[in-house]
Amino acid sequence: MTAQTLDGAATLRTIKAELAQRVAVLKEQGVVPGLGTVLVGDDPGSHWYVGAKHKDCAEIGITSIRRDLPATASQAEVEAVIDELNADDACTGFLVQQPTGLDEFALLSRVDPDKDVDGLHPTNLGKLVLGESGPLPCTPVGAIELLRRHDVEIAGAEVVVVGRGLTVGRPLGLLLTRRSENATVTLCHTGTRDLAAHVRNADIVVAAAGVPGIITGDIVKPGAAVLDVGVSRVDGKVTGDVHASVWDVAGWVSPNPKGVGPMTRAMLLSNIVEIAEKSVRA
Ligand SMILES: Nc1nc2c(c(=O)[nH]1)N[C@@H](CN(C=O)c1ccc(C(=O)N[C@@H](CCC(=O)O)C(=O)O)cc1)CN2
Repeated sequence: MTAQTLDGAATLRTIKAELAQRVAVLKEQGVVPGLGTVLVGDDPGSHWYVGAKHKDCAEIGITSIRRDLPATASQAEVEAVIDELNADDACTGFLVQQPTGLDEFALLSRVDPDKDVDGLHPTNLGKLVLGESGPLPCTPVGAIELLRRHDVEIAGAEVVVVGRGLTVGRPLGLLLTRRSENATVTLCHTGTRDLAAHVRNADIVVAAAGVPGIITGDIVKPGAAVLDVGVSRVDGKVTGDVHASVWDVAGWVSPNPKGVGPMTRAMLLSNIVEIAEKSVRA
């Protein structure tokens, strides 16, 4: 048996086409959405991600405001750029690309929560906990959207999330246990005693540990959906958490690259468009 592909790259193309139509409607109403990014330093991965985000925006009619700062930039200098984007009416929303090497909680907290296209501001994470509407974190909501668009049943599923990081694991657990998703979630981490026992029981596995090949075919339930969110660079190549042997056992696998990564970008675009549409309704 070979698993079917949860194709994030193709799904990103579909979502971009849908969003391009909504951007066109916004423009007819006199609103041009704009994405701002703040990038600190020379990390090649971060430069690629930011470049890809602006290319996506250009393709669907969203304007770009790019602020690239040197690795020597101080906390105060980055905060001054955040203040500038908070005040810029041409900037619908913006993000600070991680990692920055600075106090990221302080940077995130300084972003106007109404412009937080990453959905990671403490106010917006609080809204997620409370079940209130607001921008949602891009990678976890992208993982859910990838499952939905491939008709993988989430309601009632036993989901094992491996990794408790702030950008993926923790918010994903909150999202999947909302009434609208109705999954049962087990959040595994480095303190989990028997990871294999949990994974064997899962209908859906989301691997976001950043440990190459940690999920192997022998611990996956036949037919399960396995999402590979972990990103490690081995010899400069993107390497995920899911071992190749999983493809012979699972029903669905998201490859890495071309799985959840592109969905992160799709959900970022969706957050920008939603904030712009909200401004029209206000
Ligand atoms: N402010 C943020 N910083 C970071 C986030 C985030 O959501 N907000 N997440 C990650 C990086 N990330 C988004 O910024 C991201 C990850 C992956 C992809 C992507 O499209 N990946 C491609 C392949 C990329 C490659 O070859 O290197 C894929 O998976 O096919 C886009 C964005 C950390 N920082």
